[in-house]
Amino acid sequence: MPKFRELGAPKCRDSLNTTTPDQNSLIAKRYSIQQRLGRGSFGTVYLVRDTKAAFGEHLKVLKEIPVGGLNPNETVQATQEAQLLSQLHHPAILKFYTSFLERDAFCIITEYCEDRDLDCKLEELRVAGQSLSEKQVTEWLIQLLLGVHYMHQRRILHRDLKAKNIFLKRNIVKIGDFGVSCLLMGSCDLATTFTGTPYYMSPEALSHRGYDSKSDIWSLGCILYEMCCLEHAFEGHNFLSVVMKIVEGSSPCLPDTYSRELNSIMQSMLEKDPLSRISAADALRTKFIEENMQSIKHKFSGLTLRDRCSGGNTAQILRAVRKVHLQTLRERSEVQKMTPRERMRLRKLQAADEEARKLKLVAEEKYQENRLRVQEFRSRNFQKVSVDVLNEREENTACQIQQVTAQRNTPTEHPGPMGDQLCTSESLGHDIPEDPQSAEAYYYEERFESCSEEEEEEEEGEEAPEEPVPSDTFHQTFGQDSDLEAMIKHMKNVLEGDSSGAASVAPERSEPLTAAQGTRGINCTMVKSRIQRMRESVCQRLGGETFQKVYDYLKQARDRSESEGHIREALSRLVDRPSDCFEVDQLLYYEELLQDSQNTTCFDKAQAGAGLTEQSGS
Ligand SMILES: Nc1ncnc2c1ncn2[C@@H]1O[C@H](COP(=O)(O)OP(=O)(O)OP(=O)(O)O)[C@@H](O)[C@H]1O
Repeated sequence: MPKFRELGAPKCRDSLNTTTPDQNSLIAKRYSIQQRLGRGSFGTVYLVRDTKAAFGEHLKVLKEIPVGGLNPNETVQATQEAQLLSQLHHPAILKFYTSFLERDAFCIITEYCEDRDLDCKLEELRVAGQSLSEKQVTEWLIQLLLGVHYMHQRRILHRDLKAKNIFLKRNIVKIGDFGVSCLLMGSCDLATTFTGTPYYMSPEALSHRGYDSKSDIWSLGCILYEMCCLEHAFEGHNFLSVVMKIVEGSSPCLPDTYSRELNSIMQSMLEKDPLSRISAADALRTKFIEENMQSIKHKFSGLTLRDRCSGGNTAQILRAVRKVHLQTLRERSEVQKMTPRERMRLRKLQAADEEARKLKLVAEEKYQENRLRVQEFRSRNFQKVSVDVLNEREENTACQIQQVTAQRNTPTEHPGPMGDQLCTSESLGHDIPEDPQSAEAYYYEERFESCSEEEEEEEEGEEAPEEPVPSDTFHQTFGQDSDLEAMIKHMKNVLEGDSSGAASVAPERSEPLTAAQGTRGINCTMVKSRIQRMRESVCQRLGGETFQKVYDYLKQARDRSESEGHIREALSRLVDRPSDCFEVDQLLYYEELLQDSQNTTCFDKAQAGAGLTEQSGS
């Protein structure tokens, strides 16, 4: 049952922008639910509109996770860890904005990826009888490696990497839920056990020999295979046969349509022994990946240039349309009511506006010219020139334009829209905080609270409430780097051997995130709710009665250690497709593990109690 009410489910961006929710229905005083995106093993996922977001970031995703009896300590720790996650920024990592507790649910707000997840994409290809080119696979693999490398450097493990957790946004892949499983489960061991999807789980995780960064790499190897072959790297009729294949079977090879080099990378990711398995850092240093990274970097540089140009045009058109609209309003209603003196003042104002408009065009042309020059310069000299130097040039260029503008505006004593815009954008570019939340708050202060009276009047004059007209060009250019630019920076750092990931803005952690989490007790509520959800989902699929029959049979069969062949035969008498019982098998496995972990916890508690008694006695 969804706890949050949808405010309607408009499908397109335009209609979402016109939604004006009642303040009381806002979640955490800022999010309005637009649409339910789906339901995962932890909770329900909604598309929300953030009423306080910066331009272009209105659509976000809210994951609502029922926490039941989460105790206050666990809640505080989960919130603190979520705070850490929100400080991480990488174009290949789904942006984790914030988290909060609302109506007995732990809510996580993340970036929205309109192109859905990789699992959906691969399914579409499968159905259409198509496949991904090696170029595309390699491009996504590089992005994934960069994202995983960034998180591993900060000692954060994913623990549940799978095609469903990888999202697509304008052909950039974004890994979702990094660090989230641990955050929710309270215990990292438990997180691995209960969140890992068997198809992607490493041999060491399945045989309870621990989970480390190499286990994430195994999952990435499985995803690489899936991108090429559109099927799981390790398939089986039931849960246990998949487990056996992963632990004991040989790793698969890519078909001949893919290069030996790509296959070789995949083989090194699917090494059974984690010690022999390649790390993300080493994979990024292989010749094959380095060469591909170079060419992707050049392609991306070209793309950012084109985006800028088209973005600039759109912004100019939007601003021009808005001006015309305002002028019409003034002419229609206000002018008629004015005294001659006021009319004269208006004429002067219009002349000043006209002047400002001309100046604005000149400045924008100049600005674009400079941007193009900088970009050309950048792509020609990428190897030699550091991004910092280029940024300095950009800032200087902007400063020059700003100075020219200020000078030209002074005589009219009417700064006009151009001056304002450049000032605002300029300051946005300089001091924008790196933490997205602070950045958002900052952006708002800059854009709205610094609004001049004149601008406010203009807003009032408009008929319908409107989103503030964006200064796209400037926001994109001086504001936070676009995904492509950020990706270029990360590639550049890796290629230049900057192992610290200098493009990163988040602190590197000396202590693993998992260390803090390890001290927490097991969040049994969360585990139980995960099991309950799984039970509901299988029940729905098989039907209640069949589910119960399959469940009872499998429980007894596992106790009697019946052979897989025998189990399959028995299952085929109960259901049309025995593979549909895969999750029942997994459910039984989870229930057993939960029982074991609860026994262990009770045992540990009893021992701790005994220890205390002994100590106090001695
Ligand atoms: N940031 C996002 N942008 C777009 N769609 C999303 C986003 N996050 C989740 N979704 C969609 O919402 C649905 C549920 O996602 P969720 O991650 O909760 O579950 P899942 O990945 O299907 O399963 P699990 O919880 O086991 O990982 C999926 O269809 C997913 O594609």
